[in-house]
Amino acid sequence: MSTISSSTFKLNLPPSIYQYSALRRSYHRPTRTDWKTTCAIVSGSSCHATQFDEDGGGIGTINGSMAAALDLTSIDPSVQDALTFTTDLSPAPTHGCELRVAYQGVPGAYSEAAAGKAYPNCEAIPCDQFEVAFQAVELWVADRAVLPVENSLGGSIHRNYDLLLRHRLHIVGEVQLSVHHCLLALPGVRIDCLKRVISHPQALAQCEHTLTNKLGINGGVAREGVDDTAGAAEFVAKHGLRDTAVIASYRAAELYGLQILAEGIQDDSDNVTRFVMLAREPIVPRTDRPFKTSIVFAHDREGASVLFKVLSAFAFRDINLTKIESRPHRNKPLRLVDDANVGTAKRFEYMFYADFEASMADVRAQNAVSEIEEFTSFLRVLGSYPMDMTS
Ligand SMILES: O=C(O)C(=O)C[C@]1(C(=O)O)C=C[C@@H](O)C=C1
Repeated sequence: MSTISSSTFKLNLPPSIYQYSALRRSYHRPTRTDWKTTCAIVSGSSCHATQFDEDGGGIGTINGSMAAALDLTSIDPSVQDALTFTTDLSPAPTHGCELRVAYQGVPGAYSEAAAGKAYPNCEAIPCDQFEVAFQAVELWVADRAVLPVENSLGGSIHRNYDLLLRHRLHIVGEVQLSVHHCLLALPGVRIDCLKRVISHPQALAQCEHTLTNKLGINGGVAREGVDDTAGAAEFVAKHGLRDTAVIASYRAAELYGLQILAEGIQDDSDNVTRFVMLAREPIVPRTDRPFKTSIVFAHDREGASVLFKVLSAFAFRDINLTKIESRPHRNKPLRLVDDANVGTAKRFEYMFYADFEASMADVRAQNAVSEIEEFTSFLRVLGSYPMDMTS
């Protein structure tokens, strides 16, 4: 048995299930004859997870050598018994039911609703940061992560594009969720008593016009960004804040006992956020239903001609490009270019993210991607997945 990876990270999981527990899940690798096992030791909000190559059967209790590798001796002796015997022996889930889906936020967040729309019978696992949701999937604590990537009013959620590149998860699906915001406060609080409105920065941006012009909540009332909408509702309820309102969902009002001061306060009634679902393995692309493919690429030649060639690779094959977005290249931020007689110019380097409406099983998409690979310095297919066709 050899260790593949080992790391410790912070989780925000329901304490009743995970406080002082040890998860051991073994999976048969689809393309190989051996097994991979993840052991995750969770203590409070901290998780230590290790992945092993393991020969032999995949389901069982933590064995002696795993226990030694995980250094169970460093954990409080009073919980050691629980650690060794509280094992999750469930086999890898196959279809939508009982899939564990990690999302950023607490119950009542829109990301939780997106997880439920994508996988109706899933167990949604709250995480305090997007990065933790990625790690939960990488370390086999969750089977999928759900990630908001763009909103019809606020545009792209750039940080999440950067995370897609930094991690090696695959996009396996998308959902578009109508986001109807409510203004919430403790029961009895009036709009004219407010000193502060708190929410996720995207949610604040999606409601700014309505807050100021329709509800009369002007610049004298501070706006404060927090990690997620439902977390803001929980915070106000928990601390009994009577001068603070929250922008969050109807469900968050119910869960945290807040009253609804105003409903449908998003500046556009068709406010939609697009989420992508991430998994450790890509899905097998198909051609019997509409698929979308997401790619990211970079190039080290002059900008306009390369971009023109990329666009033509799709246009000549009649493939519809639904999105193209550039982000500064983190690892290679600048390129030095000799400008004749003048000196050396510094140009920003970019990564380009593009979505197109075709499956990687479609020969037109395969040819377009191979052509683009010829004149780009880097290209990765982030995923090829069924398009959300729901209204
Ligand atoms: O805070 C939440 O409830 C989220 O799910 C996050 C998020 C986002 O990141 O854009 C998702 C949907 C809405 O657009 C507002 C906030």
